Amino acid sequence: MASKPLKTETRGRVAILTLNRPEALNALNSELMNEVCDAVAKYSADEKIGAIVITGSEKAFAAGADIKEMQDQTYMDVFMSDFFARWNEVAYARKPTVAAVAGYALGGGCELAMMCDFIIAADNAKFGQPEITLGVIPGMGGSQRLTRAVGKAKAMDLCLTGRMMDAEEAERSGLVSRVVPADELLETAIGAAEKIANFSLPAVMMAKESVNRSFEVPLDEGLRFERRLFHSLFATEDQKEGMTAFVEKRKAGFKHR
Ligand SMILES: CC(C)=CC(=O)SCCNC(=O)CCNC(=O)[C@H](O)C(C)(C)COP(=O)(O)OP(=O)(O)OC[C@H]1O[C@@H](n2cnc3c(N)ncnc32)[C@H](O)[C@@H]1OP(=O)(O)O
Repeated sequence: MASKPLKTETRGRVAILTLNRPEALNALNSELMNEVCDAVAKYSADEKIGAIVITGSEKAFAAGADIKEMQDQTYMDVFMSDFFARWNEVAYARKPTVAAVAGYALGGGCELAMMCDFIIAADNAKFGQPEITLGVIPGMGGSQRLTRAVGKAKAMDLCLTGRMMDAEEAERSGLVSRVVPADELLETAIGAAEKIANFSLPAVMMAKESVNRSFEVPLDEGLRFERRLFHSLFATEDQKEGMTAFVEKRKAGFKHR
């Protein structure tokens, strides 16, 4: 029996989604990405889950969208199905998402990682947008999210030359938040996700929404948005608990409400 292209498990309040198409370096086909989107939606709606980790194998997070699936598609096929549109749902998850990237994160693989809230990279990670070598351009956000993450010069370089950048360059450029030895990657990512998941969930969700809003609105509007969310958190039990715990010099026990 063929193994499932996505493995899912939970550890405490963390859901771990592992891309599992080793024979194709986790190339993202429709079946796999539908499973990823379904799992993200399921865990986002699960009140027992506070954060989601998406990872791959040590050789490849994902070597891109599945070229063999795309090869014979026509303009009508991709336009009428709005190919890739659903895959963007990962970026709209309301719960925090962490990409744990080892090995290749190319094309759609890099784009999937960038849909997550932040990327922790193994020291063997390689990022790139090589679509230009296939006669196309990024289609899952590469030219947009990469540019916001690393700036025009680096994004142009990667999208136009198709070259890969290593983990050290990716960290220096602001694409990844930290680089760790490959054998510590998953535990580091799960540790970060556990830490987030144990904070007040409404506060975490609002922090995520507020940071994301900064990409979409002028500064004044973003500042007002942040302030209104901040005000609203004073209606939560967790704000009382968090501040009281600090004053009483004890650890806060958040109830996520
Ligand atoms: C078009 C848009 C919008 C998005 C995209 O993401 S396009 C894809 C972008 N990615 C790429 O162009 C990378 C393609 N892969 C490679 O260049 C190489 O596989 C590699 C450099 C990542 C690794 O090379 P290596 O020699 O170590 O491994 P391979 O023998 O080449 O690959 C093993 C196995 O995986 C299949 N594979 C790899 N990537 C893909 C992919 N993106 N789609 C489909 N299949 C992929 C590869 O064909 C091989 O399988 P077979 O031996 O059965 O052919």
